[in-house]
Amino acid sequence: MKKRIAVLPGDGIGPEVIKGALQVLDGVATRFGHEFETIEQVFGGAAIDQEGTPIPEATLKTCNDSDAVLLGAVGGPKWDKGDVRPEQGLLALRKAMNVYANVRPVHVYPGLEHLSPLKSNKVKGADFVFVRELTGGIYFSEPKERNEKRAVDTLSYTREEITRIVEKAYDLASSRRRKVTSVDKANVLETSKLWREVVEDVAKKYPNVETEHLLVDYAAMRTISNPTSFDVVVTENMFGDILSDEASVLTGSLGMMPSASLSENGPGLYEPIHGSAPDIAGSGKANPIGMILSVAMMLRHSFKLEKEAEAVELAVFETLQAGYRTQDIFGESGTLVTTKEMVNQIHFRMLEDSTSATLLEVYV
Ligand SMILES: NC(=O)C1=CN([C@@H]2O[C@H](COP(=O)(O)OP(=O)(O)OC[C@H]3O[C@@H](n4cnc5c(N)ncnc54)[C@H](O)[C@@H]3O)[C@@H](O)[C@H]2O)C=CC1
Ligand SMILES: CC(C)CC(=O)C(=O)O
Ligand SMILES: [Mg+2]
Repeated sequence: MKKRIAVLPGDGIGPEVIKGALQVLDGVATRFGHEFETIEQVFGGAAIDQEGTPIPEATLKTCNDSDAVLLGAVGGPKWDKGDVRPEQGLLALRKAMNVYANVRPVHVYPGLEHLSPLKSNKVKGADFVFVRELTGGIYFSEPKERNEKRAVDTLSYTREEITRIVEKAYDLASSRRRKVTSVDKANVLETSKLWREVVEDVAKKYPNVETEHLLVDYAAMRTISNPTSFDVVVTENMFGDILSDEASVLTGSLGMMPSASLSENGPGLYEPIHGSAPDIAGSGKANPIGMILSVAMMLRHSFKLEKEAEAVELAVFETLQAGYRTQDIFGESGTLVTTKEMVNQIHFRMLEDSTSATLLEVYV
């Protein structure tokens, strides 16, 4: 099978984790006999420097013409004061690709539970998924303006935008533990009142799925006090952005979490949930696992290569079981490795036809 993949390394640790992802993808190609054509394009701050815009036309065209897009991360202090920011390019790309459904699995690997500041017994076995609305809400709605005296952001959602993301969440929950937790702020926000109404409507079509509504402030608390009570958590753009970073604490590090951003029929966009981490860029400390697990999500969701996706996840699992740790997940024991060494360990296991697949709890 030949697939075409647009690759956008971006800024900071983006190029470092992308390099690791491509090495593992190469391992998949070798082991399973696939051909992946990768086309690298400039994006984010690097594109501002080179072309004056974070999302050059050629980059967008390559993404739209590909079967999937792999993205590292964008942004950094260098561009913080400029008129155009790298993050605008990311939002524009998500909108242009219409990837409205951002799926962010929270999976706690055995042996990493103690890294969270929470009690290990609360964290152990936590395995849930955020379904975050990605192309609407306060990051996109107009008017959006600022002058010396006043600044305005607008939060707007249509019934249609809410319905399609909520349906995605119920479909996913139907294939998992059949529970949807919808997070809103319906005691205050009009958009949240509409959100809750739509959830109630959609829920009627899924009688086998349990529905729960939480206000976002309590949801933030529940994320760390009782994460095993979640299966699928569906929420709007900004709440999902914030809650998923919070949830990464359960997994041991922001560097552990992958994501898939999906449209109805077009290519998917796959990126770790973290940013460009300027504080550790170039130091070999970046954890490549969130990016590598995003490759697994691409294999599964865009290419329907389930066996291959599981092989990548298994290689990550076995590497962690063998005790290899980047700085962010290094506790009292284990072998401290650089980004490159971690990638090599995962790549090496990727090439093996392992028999311990049953040990792995498979990702969605
Ligand atoms: N999708 C994207 O491209 C995103 C971009 N950003 C941008 O990234 C820049 C930095 O933002 P921050 O708020 O610092 O968030 P960040 O996610 O880049 O970093 C937060 C903290 O987590 C650590 N971290 C993140 N990823 C890691 C990894 N893979 N391995 C080990 N440690 C990791 C960083 O070192 C830092 O201490 C900003 O310009 C921001 O706008 C932020 C979030 C998402
Ligand atoms: C530009 C930001 C909205 C990116 C981000 O923090 C995210 O999607 O998680
Ligand atoms: Mg974020």
